[in-house]
Amino acid sequence: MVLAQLGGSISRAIQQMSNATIIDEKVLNECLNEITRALLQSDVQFKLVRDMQTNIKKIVNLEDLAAGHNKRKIIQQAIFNELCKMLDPGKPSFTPKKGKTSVVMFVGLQGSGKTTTCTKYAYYHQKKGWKPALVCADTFRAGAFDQLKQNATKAKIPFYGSYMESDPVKIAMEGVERFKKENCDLIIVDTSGRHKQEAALFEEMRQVSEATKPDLVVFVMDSSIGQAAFDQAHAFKQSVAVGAVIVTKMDGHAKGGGALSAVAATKSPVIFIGTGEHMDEFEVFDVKPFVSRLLGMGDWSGFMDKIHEVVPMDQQPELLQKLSEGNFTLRIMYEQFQNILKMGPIGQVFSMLPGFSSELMPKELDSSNPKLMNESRMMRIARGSGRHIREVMEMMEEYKRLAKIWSKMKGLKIPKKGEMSALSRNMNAQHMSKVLPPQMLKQIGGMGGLQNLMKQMGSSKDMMGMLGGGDK
Ligand SMILES: Nc1nc2c(ncn2[C@@H]2O[C@H](COP(=O)(O)OP(=O)(O)OP(=O)(O)O)[C@@H](O)[C@H]2O)c(=O)[nH]1
Repeated sequence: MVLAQLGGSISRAIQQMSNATIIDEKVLNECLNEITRALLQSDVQFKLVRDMQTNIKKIVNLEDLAAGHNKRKIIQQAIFNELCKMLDPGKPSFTPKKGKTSVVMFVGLQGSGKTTTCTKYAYYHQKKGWKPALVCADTFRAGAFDQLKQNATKAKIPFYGSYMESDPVKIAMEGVERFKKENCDLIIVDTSGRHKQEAALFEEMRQVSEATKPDLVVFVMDSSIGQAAFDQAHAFKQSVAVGAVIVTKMDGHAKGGGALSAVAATKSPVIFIGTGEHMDEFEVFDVKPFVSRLLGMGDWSGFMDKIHEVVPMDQQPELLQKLSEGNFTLRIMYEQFQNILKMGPIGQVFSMLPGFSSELMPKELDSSNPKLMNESRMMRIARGSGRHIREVMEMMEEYKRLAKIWSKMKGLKIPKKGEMSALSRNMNAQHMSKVLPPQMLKQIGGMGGLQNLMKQMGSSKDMMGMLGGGDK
């Protein structure tokens, strides 16, 4: 997710400022310009960025800061507060209550992920013991009802819709009435996706809202919408009483800054974010931990929540008891590894720890430039992994050795399954001789021995089987 890059850029700007011996107005301006650039590149609306910059300058009056105060901390806190302010409209959204009927209507642009999000929202509450139900009032897109029906059936959530009826208002009303009678406590109405320019569809959305009288209207927004986010969100807000925002596709390559702008446009908080296509890839959104993670300041409460989520509460005392008795078995190790895997993408988990931005891990892991691993990074890895810096350096040496070998293999065509002869043609003795350590090549019998060996490998059925099946 590119928002992580935004966090990385902001953290770097603060870090650079921290490196300066004296923090004067020039240094502060440079830092703020850097942050402004990063926010604009991430598609945050220009006016919001400009306001933020002015506010920080107002708060951080360098002359007023008494000597001895930690200026960096004050500036970092001001940036943190401003980002939080941008994402927090200051009033919480309506929160449905379990056991008491609430109608929640979903609106948004076409393809924003509305239908998927409706089911995720229902599923999330169902897991917590609610009785949700889904109503498909999208008569505009062919296949919308089928999609909702499929999702709802998979999650075992009751649904209502029609293949025949073309009036969304009628369907919405019937669905809501029916589920009220069935004592559902969360009735979710999915509406058709629309565009700011489509006046008729906006009118239809308004009518559905008037007829079903939702307790909450949720605006679903794709995180990749970019600079258009503010205007689009604003147009929705003018037609219906948007009370909350859900940002989808936060797992993708979206810049995500539009999400920040949408909050400002609707003056409504983000309540959840969608992080994948699956039903449970859905997270509650909290402003402070989010900004904290964005700035690499960590999120301890989120980290502890994850731990509680993956190690069931009832198993925790038992586990502690076993460990305190010195009873560390292979099964415990296996289960703990499984639990760690359940915590989700490792980058996401690490971003909850202070000093880690989720951008850092992929950058380091996916870079083929060993120079990126400078001394301070290696020191950090050594500290974090409880290893000696020497061991990290050895690992990097090993990485460089392997990278060199692989660079010699450049141009090697990887055969498809069932094309072993292509592999033997490509992976000729010349290539192999470059890869093998000289000692080993000598033992095999030099170039001649290697050619022989490769011929044997090529004709051996077992070897081909091992390598993915041979030509028939
Ligand atoms: N990666 C990812 N994909 C998502 C997420 N949420 C939804 N999608 C995908 O986005 C696509 C569009 O989602 P829909 O739910 O059909 O969108 P919609 O807004 O209901 O579409 P309309 O009915 O045309 O308005 C689907 O392929 C979803 O699987 C998410 O959080 N992450």
